[in-house]
Amino acid sequence: MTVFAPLLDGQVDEALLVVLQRIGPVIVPALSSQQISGDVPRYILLDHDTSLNLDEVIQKLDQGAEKVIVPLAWAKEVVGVVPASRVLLLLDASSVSAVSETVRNGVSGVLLKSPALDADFITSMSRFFKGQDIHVLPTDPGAPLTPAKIRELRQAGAIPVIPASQLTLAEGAVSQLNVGDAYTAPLVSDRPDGLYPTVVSEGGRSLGLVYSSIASVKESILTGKGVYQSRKHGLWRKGETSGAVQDVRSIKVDCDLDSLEFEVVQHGVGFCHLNRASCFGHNKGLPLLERTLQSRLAEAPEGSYTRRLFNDPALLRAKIMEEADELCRAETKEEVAFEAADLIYFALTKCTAAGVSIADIERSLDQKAKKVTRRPGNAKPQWVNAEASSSKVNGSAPPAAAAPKPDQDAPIRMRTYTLSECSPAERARLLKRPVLNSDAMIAKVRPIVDAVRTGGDAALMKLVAQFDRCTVLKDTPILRAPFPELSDTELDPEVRKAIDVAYANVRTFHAAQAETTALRVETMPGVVCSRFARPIARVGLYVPGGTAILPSTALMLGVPAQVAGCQEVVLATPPRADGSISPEVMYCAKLVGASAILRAGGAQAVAAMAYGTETVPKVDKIFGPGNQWVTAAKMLVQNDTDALVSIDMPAGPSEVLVIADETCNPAFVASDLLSQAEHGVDSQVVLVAVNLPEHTISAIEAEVDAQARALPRVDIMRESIPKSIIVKTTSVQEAFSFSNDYAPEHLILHLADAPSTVALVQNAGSVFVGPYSPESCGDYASGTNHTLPTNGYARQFSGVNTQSFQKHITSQEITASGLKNVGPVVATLADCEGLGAHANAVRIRLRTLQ
Ligand SMILES: NC(=O)c1ccc[n+]([C@@H]2O[C@H](COP(=O)([O-])OP(=O)(O)OC[C@H]3O[C@@H](n4cnc5c(N)ncnc54)[C@H](O)[C@@H]3O)[C@@H](O)[C@H]2O)c1
Ligand SMILES: N[C@H](CO)Cc1c[nH]c[nH+]1
Repeated sequence: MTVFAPLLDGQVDEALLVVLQRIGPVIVPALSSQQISGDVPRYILLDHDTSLNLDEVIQKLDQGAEKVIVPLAWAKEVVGVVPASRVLLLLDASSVSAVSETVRNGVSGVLLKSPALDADFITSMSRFFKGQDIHVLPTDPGAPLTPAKIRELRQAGAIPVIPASQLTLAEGAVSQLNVGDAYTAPLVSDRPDGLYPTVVSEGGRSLGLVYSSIASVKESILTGKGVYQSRKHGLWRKGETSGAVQDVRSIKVDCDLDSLEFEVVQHGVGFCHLNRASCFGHNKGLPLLERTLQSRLAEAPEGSYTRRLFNDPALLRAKIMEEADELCRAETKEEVAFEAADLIYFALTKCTAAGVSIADIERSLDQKAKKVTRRPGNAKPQWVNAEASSSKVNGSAPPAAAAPKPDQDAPIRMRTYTLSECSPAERARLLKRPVLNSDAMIAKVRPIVDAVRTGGDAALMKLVAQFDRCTVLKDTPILRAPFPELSDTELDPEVRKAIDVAYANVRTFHAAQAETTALRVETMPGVVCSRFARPIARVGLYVPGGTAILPSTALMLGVPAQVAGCQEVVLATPPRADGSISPEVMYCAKLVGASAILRAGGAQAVAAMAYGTETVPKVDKIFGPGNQWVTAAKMLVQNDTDALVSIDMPAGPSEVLVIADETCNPAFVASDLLSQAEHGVDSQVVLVAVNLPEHTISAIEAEVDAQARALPRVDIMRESIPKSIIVKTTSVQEAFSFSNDYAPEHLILHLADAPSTVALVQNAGSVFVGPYSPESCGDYASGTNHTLPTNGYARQFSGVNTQSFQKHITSQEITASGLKNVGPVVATLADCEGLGAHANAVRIRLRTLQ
């Protein structure tokens, strides 16, 4: 709070005005033409002769005045319209008795004009205006305020109002009061050395604790520089030797007038003698980010990401829009914090580039907080429409083009990082996928899974109507084999032929994987151990059908099930609105010998296959990729022992990592990246550049942009590509180390001697070697499986293969002589574990062989 409130009566000398603004709030008559800076706290005084109307009063508050001081005659008009916290009542001492309770409760204090300023009078006023601010303006021209009177008024609980005409900066003036003397008059020290503890802060954050003396406070008020009192060295002009000077923005006293707060702008290395911003440790959070951005603006190397952001307003704009959109979509506390941090980073980059500091932003916030007139707060039409299209109606699945459209003109561009410049935390972030937190997804799918588990077919069909948008299914979503033949009008003969070739290649590769003979090993003479494979009897194959129909996935799951010899093969896929499924998927289902087709998608399909319903057969293992709803449901049901079901792996949004050196063809590289980026907005593609010259990176970026724009799913790529990254490395080893940590679903090697580098691969779902092995071939027809672990699970999971549809059983056959060999070992170990029955089962036989 302030010691006294200066009243700007008449035109105030510029030097005095600057000083008064430091110790404000200042009281400005409504009709004054005095210019004061926008962020200085000010009260507007409406005297009896003021001709403003109520709208103009409100306008003054909207423009940033802290309070208006209104005469009693005005009070009826203002009270109830303007918040009480923004109104002071202007009163002559003689009219106190005319103040009604309504008026008293509708203001936050009073400014009393009175010739009599004794403590008893103030005390009686304090009782009447209990808990409110009492300002007093002496009106006896013959008795101007003195330091002693100021002290007395403050001790009585009132804030003196001193006309500027009675104040001066000069020392020893007779007819005027020195500002420093007036300010320091009521200070009381509770310390033996007579000093005042002083908190120094910047932007609301403490920089340190120091001490002030009357002399240092007076000098600070006068010069506007940080001046304190060192307990060892006397008057301490902060920064005098180090250069780390301070501009004082405001000086305040605490409620009992024995300590001070200086709000400063700190220059140089910081406040602390250890060259830190604060004596309480290094900056964190926003101040740290601000400092980092300011130093990057000054010296970020050309080509660094931050430099790119500063130099490329279109990229920065796109990032701000993207992060704002992601924040809007975030749901859990963690997601909201994560996305808000990203948005603030890019927003602050924009501010830094424009020379705007956090303090400027805070000033603007404070200014806005002072507005009395509230705007309706409606969004601009273009955002209202975007919001409507992205919100879910009654929890149903969002329409395909859910997101607000990213800027069509913005370049379609990945983010670039130089691995050697990344901190361990940044590197760890680069390894993460842009998928939702799995706990949050599991919490979302649980009610869907529970509904199907307990509600069977009826619940399932309701969910199909809600989330798969097919409302015509009546009794069951199941179609049983044999499935109808498809005419050439239903299935394009070219497509049929292509499916046949793909089927043959995939079958050849997967048949070769089938384990048909048992493994047999004699570990000791007469002790034969073996292992043989058996098909898993009942399997569920999830074939995605959200943003694209994937008959190829029906082949990739159905062929190994077929060659493994599974008996019940349930193929689930989201139905079309008329309840049918695509003829291409139907044809694949026929080829692979599926026994049933479940016309359902998402979590509800997974739940139906895991638990079974009246008509959906329960399966023992669920296979297949899918979006986050499918993947989360698979993870949920495999943990439920009641379901007794396992899953192949978490196979979520598609991804590819391309390692390229200068021998690469930029157009090929870009095409490979885009081939996975088109799967979904949550797909991520990564280019790991090995010593790629800038012009090659630019050529790849240009190809990504140009090829994407010419492709039909450009809208998806506009969202997935900005979530994707280019990681610059300086060696093949560094590139593979990153790739192995990332554990991509697909790994493509555009390297000089690509085949020799396969030896460096530790983690990947499937590898594509050399410039003529596009990933698309593995997706459709070369023979390998395309259902592969994503999200880093290639560290511990294999892609789907024939053995995924088999389980292994071990057996042993021991002859009498074999038991003589191994039996004593077994009995000894059983004794050691105290399991007598185990030992007995051996010894009882050995005795018969003696
Ligand atoms: N890893 C692999 O091997 C592999 C292979 C092929 C495809 N994929 C991936 O599979 C995914 C396929 O996703 P998709 O969306 O196209 O098809 P999908 O069939 O996996 O999902 C569509 C279904 O999700 C459900 N759903 C969507 N939004 C919902 C919501 N808000 N609430 C409840 N349920 C909702 C609906 O039931 C909808 O029918 C893509 O991410 C693709 O990259 C991965
Ligand atoms: N690339 C996907 C695996 O992530 C599979 C696929 C299906 N169709 C085209 N591609």
